[in-house]
Amino acid sequence: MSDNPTSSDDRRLAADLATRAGALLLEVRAGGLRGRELGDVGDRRSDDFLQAELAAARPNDAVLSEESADDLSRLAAARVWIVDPVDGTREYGTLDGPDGARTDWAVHVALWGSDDASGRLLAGAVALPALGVTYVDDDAPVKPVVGLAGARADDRPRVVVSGSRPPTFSQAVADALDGVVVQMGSAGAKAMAVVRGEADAYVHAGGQYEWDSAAPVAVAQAKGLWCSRIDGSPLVYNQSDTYLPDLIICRPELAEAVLAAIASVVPR
Ligand SMILES: Nc1ncnc2c1ncn2[C@@H]1O[C@H](COP(=O)(O)O)[C@@H](OP(=O)(O)O)[C@H]1O
Ligand SMILES: [Mg+2]
Repeated sequence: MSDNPTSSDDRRLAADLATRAGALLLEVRAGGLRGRELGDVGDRRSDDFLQAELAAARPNDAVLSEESADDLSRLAAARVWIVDPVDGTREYGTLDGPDGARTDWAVHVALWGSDDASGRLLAGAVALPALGVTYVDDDAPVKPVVGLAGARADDRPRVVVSGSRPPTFSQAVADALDGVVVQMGSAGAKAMAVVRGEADAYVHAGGQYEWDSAAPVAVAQAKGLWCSRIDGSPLVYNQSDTYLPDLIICRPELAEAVLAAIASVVPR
């Protein structure tokens, strides 16, 4: 492997690792475990796989993972992989939902680099293993898949939010767009629903970490979507405190209305 990988090498690696971790997670999921135990084993197996592959393919890069200790050596690194081995662990462990095994869970692999003042996301891939698709940070059109939010009953905008921790302003945002709220698990699954055009905005507040949004934001930005904090400021990665509690990912023409709706109900 070259010492100086090109951005397309990094994107290919991100996609390959997210896809292969997803295949491993499907195998683990077929092994008889369920619920929290399945989530724990999936988290650990996927993290072990990603850590080993990244150490082999990019020995000079640092890694920040939800499932591994953070010794902060990444703060001095020029390149940091930010990974979430299973995003939507609760949904991954749910085999007996109303429609059978849940499909709203993801694997996130992003690369952050310090090639400008505050650093930026250089590559990202989000695998949705239960749907058999992996999205990357290119500007290629995305293929429709049988999506997570179901077919649209009408053309009202859809605002996707957490199934378990929806923000208090969910309905205010939907009302401002004359749209509807749709609940779904996993930050990656929700962001990719917007990427596919199956939803129009994903809003979140109240808690999240860098690994929950880095890869989804890398993909969404490359597809031309608006990505920011809920006050409109940029999402900044590889910080000493990885808490990054809120975000908006939406069609760019909706950003002003979404920001205004949130500002009207969230005190600054
Ligand atoms: N209030 C909160 N505090 C901390 N993490 C949160 C959170 N709300 C959502 N998250 C995290 O964001 C991801 C998507 O959540 P949700 O499905 O509710 O939208 C989940 O990641 P993990 O499954 O990787 O832990 C979840 O843990
Ligand atoms: Mg997560």
